[in-house]
Formats: sequence, C-alpha cells, structure tokens
Amino acid sequence: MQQLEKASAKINLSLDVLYKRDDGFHEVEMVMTTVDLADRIELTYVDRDVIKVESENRFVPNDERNLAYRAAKLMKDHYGVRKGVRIFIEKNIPVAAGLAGGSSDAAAVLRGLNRLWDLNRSIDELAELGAQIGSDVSFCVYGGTAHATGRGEKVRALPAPPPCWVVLAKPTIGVSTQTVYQNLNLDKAEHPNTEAMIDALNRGDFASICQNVGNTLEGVTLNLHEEVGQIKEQMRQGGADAVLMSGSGPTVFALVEQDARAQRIYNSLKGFCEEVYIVRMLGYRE
Ligand SMILES: C[C@](O)(CO)[C@H](O)COP(=O)(O)OP(=O)(O)OC[C@H]1O[C@@H](n2ccc(N)nc2=O)[C@H](O)[C@@H]1O
Ligand SMILES: Nc1ncnc2c1ncn2[C@@H]1O[C@H](COP(=O)(O)OP(=O)(O)OP(=O)(O)O)[C@@H](O)[C@H]1O
Repeated sequence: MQQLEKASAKINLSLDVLYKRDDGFHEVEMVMTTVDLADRIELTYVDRDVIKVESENRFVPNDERNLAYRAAKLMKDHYGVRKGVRIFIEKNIPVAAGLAGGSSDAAAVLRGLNRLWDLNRSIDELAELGAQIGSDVSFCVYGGTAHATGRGEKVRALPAPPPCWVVLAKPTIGVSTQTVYQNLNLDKAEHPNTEAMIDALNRGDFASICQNVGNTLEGVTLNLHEEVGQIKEQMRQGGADAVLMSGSGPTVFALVEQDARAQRIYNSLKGFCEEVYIVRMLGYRE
C-alpha cells in the first residue's frame, strides 16, 4: 500500500515580529502562500512497528532529526498506532532556505499517514497536532494563502494573490532560523503593514501587494550575509515588481507580472546563484 503526497514550499509575503514571549518564541504575524516548488513524499505501508526515512539528499537527515520522521512518530504516539511506514523524500525544495521545506515534508506525512493508517482525522486536527513539530507546520498542513499568528501556528485562510511569476534565488549559504531570531533587535527592527497586505489580498490588488511586502527578519540576515542584498539588487535591476527575503532566509523572491521580465531576472541570477527557480504561486488550498 502506498500514498503519495506533494509537499509545497512557502514564501512569506509579509512577516512581522511583535515581541519575544516568555517561552522563548516570538509572537509573529505573517502572510504566507504556497508556491509550485515541491518535495514528493512517498509513504509505503510496513506491517511492523517501524518508521524508516530515506532521501537521496545529503543535507537531509535520515533519522529522528528529520521532521518527517517526527511527524510519523507523533501520529503513532498520539493515536496509539502499531503499524509502520517507510518514508521516501524526493527533495526538490532547497534545504535551510526559509522555504519551510522540512515543515512541509512533516505536514505531508501527517496528511498522508492519516490516509495510509485509516485514521480519518480532520485537517484542522492535523494542523493543530503539527504545531508540536514546528511553527510553520500548521500552515503547511493547509497550504494556500493564510494569515498566521501566535508563533505561526494560528492559521486563517486568505484569498489567493492575483497570478504572477515568482523567481526564487538561494545563495549557497544555509541559515538557521534560531540564529536569526536570536540576532533580532526589536528596538531597531522594521515592521511591515500586515493589515494593508491583507486588505490588498482581499481586493486582489497586485500593485498594493507589491507595495506592502515586508519582513522584520530581513535586516538580520542581510547583516549576516551580503549575498542576500546582492540578489535583491539584481532582482530590482531586472525590473521585479516586488523583492523580499522569505522567512529567516536566505532565499530571496521576486514577484513579477510580465513573462519577459521574470525570464530576464531568472537568467541574470543563474550565473550568480546555484539554486534559482521560476514558479507560480499556488494561491488556494489544493
Ligand atoms: C521564520 C519562519 O519560517 C517564518 O515562516 C518561522 O517563523 C519559523 O518556523 P520554523 O522553522 O517552523 O520554526 P521552529 O522550528 O518552530 O523554531 C525554530 C527556532 O526559531 C525560533 N522561533 C521560531 C518561531 C517563532 N515564532 N519564534 C521564534 O523565536 C526559536 O528560537 C526556535 O527554536
Ligand atoms: N525533511 C527535511 N527536509 C529538510 N531539512 C530537514 C528535514 N528534516 C530536518 N531537517 C533539518 O532542518 C534544517 C532546516 O531545514 P528546512 O529546509 O526545513 O529549513 P527552512 O526552509 O529554513 O525552514 P523554515 O522556513 O520553516 O524556517 C536542515 O538543516 C536539516 O538538517
């Protein structure tokens, strides 16, 4: 018995950090959307009480450190399941990139095992459970476009952005989310206007979406890695409608309405970055 799941990457159209909480996490307010760059997760039923994780990507751990493993373990423990699974991850999303690759794999495992193990749980229940794995997992369970609050786990659906191209470019460095949050100085940080972003989405106003992209964590990663600023500049020069770092970075994305411009930006970055993609937003929950 097999179950295939698509695990899509996300970008943060806006990311505001409000304050540091007593539990060490930061209270955030984000607008996120999934894009058409995805890992492929293959779940195979095993008639023994085991979880095995395999991937051909050398940056992805094959043991209990893998978020996909942790998702399967959580499902087993939470629902008292005595069945097993072999998880194969075809990794297409860059690792440690700010695109929620690991979180999306975990979310895909929650959705897939719900079917493979006949658990019949609701998507809301899976999203709530996913928060125990990581702050981005709840959003990834749903996908689409959403407003996420709390530490990221409170998710409310929003309308899809109008169609456009998204050029993603990741410099060769990886960035630890924890390090970026630790280096954030909230007294000096910039804050996006989340309300204006939500309003722009509700009106389907592409120009206003572009005007209101913003990420409080961007300044931190820009200071740590000058490549991020260089990519932003190159995208701007290529005529992008909006340019922003996603999550804690280091991936930068450009929103571009015109086909020719998107292609030009993609081509110009190809020589500069190893990992460049030209994709569409998925927009709605699949
Ligand atoms: C940067 C984002 O990706 C934006 O979408 C998320 O805020 C991070 O989500 P994530 O990778 O799922 O993060 P987690 O695995 O939950 O946390 C990693 C580390 O980031 C920091 N962290 C994360 C989320 C949050 N709201 N406040 C934090 O301070 C904590 O130090 C935590 O130990
Ligand atoms: N399934 C997985 N795929 C990728 N990395 C994983 C996975 N499971 C665990 N990891 C570990 O998590 C680290 C962060 O990887 P990931 O690709 O999820 O980061 P990210 O895209 O920055 O996430 P986010 O945007 O949620 O902060 C990696 O360095 C890797 O060691």
